[in-house]
Order: sequence, then C-alpha cells, then structure tokens
Amino acid sequence: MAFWSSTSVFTSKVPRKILFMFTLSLSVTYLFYSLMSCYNSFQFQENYVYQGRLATEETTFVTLREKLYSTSSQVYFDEEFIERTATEQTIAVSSVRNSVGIDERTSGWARAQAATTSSSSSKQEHPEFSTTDSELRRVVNCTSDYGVKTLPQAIIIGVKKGGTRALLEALRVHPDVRAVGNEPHFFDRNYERGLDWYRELMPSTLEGQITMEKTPSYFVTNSAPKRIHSMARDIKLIIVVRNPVTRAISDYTQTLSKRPEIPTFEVLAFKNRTLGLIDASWSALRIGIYALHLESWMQYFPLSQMHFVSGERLIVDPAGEMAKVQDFLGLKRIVTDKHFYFNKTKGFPCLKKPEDSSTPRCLGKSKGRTHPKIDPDVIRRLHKFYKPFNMMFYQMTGQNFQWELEEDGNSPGSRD
Ligand SMILES: Nc1ncnc2c1ncn2[C@@H]1O[C@H](COP(=O)(O)OS(=O)(=O)O)[C@@H](OP(=O)(O)O)[C@H]1O
Repeated sequence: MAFWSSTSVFTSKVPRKILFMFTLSLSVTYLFYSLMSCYNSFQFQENYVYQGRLATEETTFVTLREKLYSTSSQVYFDEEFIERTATEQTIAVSSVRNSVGIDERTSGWARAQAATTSSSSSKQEHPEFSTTDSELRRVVNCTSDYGVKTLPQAIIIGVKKGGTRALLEALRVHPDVRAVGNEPHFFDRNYERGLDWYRELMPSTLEGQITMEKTPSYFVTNSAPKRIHSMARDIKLIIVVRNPVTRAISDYTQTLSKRPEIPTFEVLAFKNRTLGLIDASWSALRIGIYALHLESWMQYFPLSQMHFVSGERLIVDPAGEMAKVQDFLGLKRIVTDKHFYFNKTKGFPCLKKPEDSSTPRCLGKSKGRTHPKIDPDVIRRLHKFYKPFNMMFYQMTGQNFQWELEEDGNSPGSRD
C-alpha cells in the first residue's frame, strides 16, 4: 500500500517528459543488447571457423563467409549423407525434384527432401549442427538470407564420369564459390522453364562470390552451346576429361548397377565384333569422342573461356588441378594440398574433415565403383578407335592428356 502511494506521488511529481525519456532509453538499451547478442554470434562463428581449418589466416569478411558456407559444402561432399540430410539448398531440390531426370543423386536428394520437414531441423541431425549452443543457431538465422541469386558465371559442362562431382565439391570448399548441389539440367532438359526458374535454383551469393553448377550432359548436348552463349557470352566453362575408354567402362558400370540385366560391355561396344565394327552410336562410346563435341562449343566460345581438367590428375594430384582451376576462375588459391588426403579404403583423395567433426568427406558409393573386367582385346581396339579423335582433341585444346600411355585401361581411378 505504502509502495503504491509512494509510486503515485513519484509519478505525479516527475514530469511526464522525463518519464517518457526514461522509457525510451530503456527500450534503446534493450535493442542495443539484442543487436550485440547477434554480433557476438558472428564472432563465435568466426572463431569456430578458424580453429580447425585456416588458423593461420587473418579473420576477414571472406573467411567469415567461408564458414557460413563451408558447413554446407562439407555436407554435400558425402553423397550418402546427402541422402539423409537436406541442407540449405533444399529450395533447389524441391524445385528440381519433379522435373530433373532422375539419376542416383537426384533421387537421393528427393528422398532427403521427403524425409525432412525443414532444413534447420535436418541440420541438427548432423554432428556439426547438433550443438546445443543457442548462439550458433541464432547466427544461422541471422545470416541465412544474405546475398542474391544470380545466374552462374561458371559451369562444369562435362564430361559424364570424368570426375565432375569431385571437382565441384573441392571447389565448394572455396569461400568465393557457391554452387548448386544437384544437377539442374537446365540447358538440356529444362530449358523451356526459363532463366528465372534456373536463377531460382542457384544459391545466394555475396559480392565477389562465383555462382556455379555442374551438369555433365551439357557437353554432348547439341543445343547447349548456343543456349549458354545467349545467357552469358563471357561465361567460363570447365570440362573434366578422362581417358575415353575408362570413361566408357565407368559409364557402363553405372548403368549396370541400375540394370544388371543389360548385355556385356563387349557386346554393346560392337556393331559387328568379327569385322571389328565399333558401335560409336552407343552413348557410352559416343561421349568419349571429345573432339567432335568440342567443335560445337568452339563455334560459340573461344578457348580462353574453357578450361580442361584432367580427370586422371584430379585423382593423383587434386591440389595441382585445383590450383589451375582456381587460376582460371580468377580465384585466390585457397584450396590446396592441405585440404586433401588419400583415403586408402576409398582408393581416392578425400577432403580433410575439420578437426571438430567426425563426418567423412569422401564421395559416396556411386563414385569409385569397381569396374567389371573387360576383355583386353576389346580395350585395345577401343584405344585404337579413339586414338585419332584424342589426337585431334589434344591439338584443339593444346594439351596432351597422354591417354595413349594407358593402353591396358588401368588409368588412375579405374578399379578393374
Ligand atoms: N576424389 C574422388 N573420389 C571419388 N571418385 C573420384 C574422385 N576423383 C575423381 N573421381 C572419379 O569420378 C568418377 C565419377 O565422375 P563424375 O563425378 O563426373 O560422375 S557423374 O557424371 O557425375 O555421374 C568416378 O568414376 P568411377 O571410378 O568409374 O566410379 C571416379 O573415378
């Protein structure tokens, strides 16, 4: 009672103006602390980045971005994990899943989408995201809307089974690269959906970041060069090439894993085996006639806008190939040998995991399949078949990929 009477005396004596100022200052203080809390989350996030990966680098805006996105790149690298988890790019998945031709990745993505109700809940399933620290969760909310969606400035256009996934996932480690996780197939299967649809699939980027995608079938799609050129004549094109014989076997192995009833490689490779007539219309063989496909691209793009990655070297020297790709894209050489290690079980290089994570960063089971044993005579004949086309390709690109030295078919990455 005494309290109430003294309060009313106080309010009657203190001018309303002062009371108003007092309330206002309280509100401003509250707002200030709220903002500070969000800012602290950023700081927490930054420290979190550099403890594990780039401890020697200065903490800059670029490196902050790296962590903001590095969690997603690491998640996408493991395709089994993709099947269980939808991450920030679920938007892309939901738009694409009904339209994109179903390959093993896409179906995995679709399952992930169906299995999860929201990206934030799925993030919590992952050890990286399962922290109970509310600060970390808040920073995700504070920053998830940053950036704008732009059409890609660089595309990995081929080749199927060349090592395109390994390249894209290694590139995604770079803080200035943001890429779509799955294959949009815009310029071959979804072109009628329009550029706005395509742009919507892209992840948001901040200034200075490159938007990328990979769809290996573009390289062998007749209409793709013209379509891509009409979207962006200055686009950068990356093509990962691999010994066409090994590539064909890899392609066949993939089909065989889905349809075990198909004829043998030896049967499919020939129109008439006795006459030695190779069936170049079989897509597994046709894709490997690189010179033929490259010709269509050269009608629209100068060679200076194309970069050829050796699929073989990407396995034996991933850092070396990454240095050249980063140079081509005008990026700082941030992805280096310290990001890779050779995983003996997998038989391939994998990305090093951050110190605080137990998540493996090797590609999933659909990469690095054991190839069936192919008759050595067929392999010899295929090498002979490809030789002139390979020579032409070396001439066109000014690069010798030395596939003629691998006549036994045992090139890097072939698990025969
Ligand atoms: N680091 C690493 N890990 C696993 N696999 C690797 C890696 N680097 C290159 N490769 C080779 O990539 C081949 C698959 O190529 P793509 O990713 O282009 O295939 S796809 O077109 O997207 O289906 C795949 O072919 P196969 O070995 O025949 O499965 C691999 O040889």
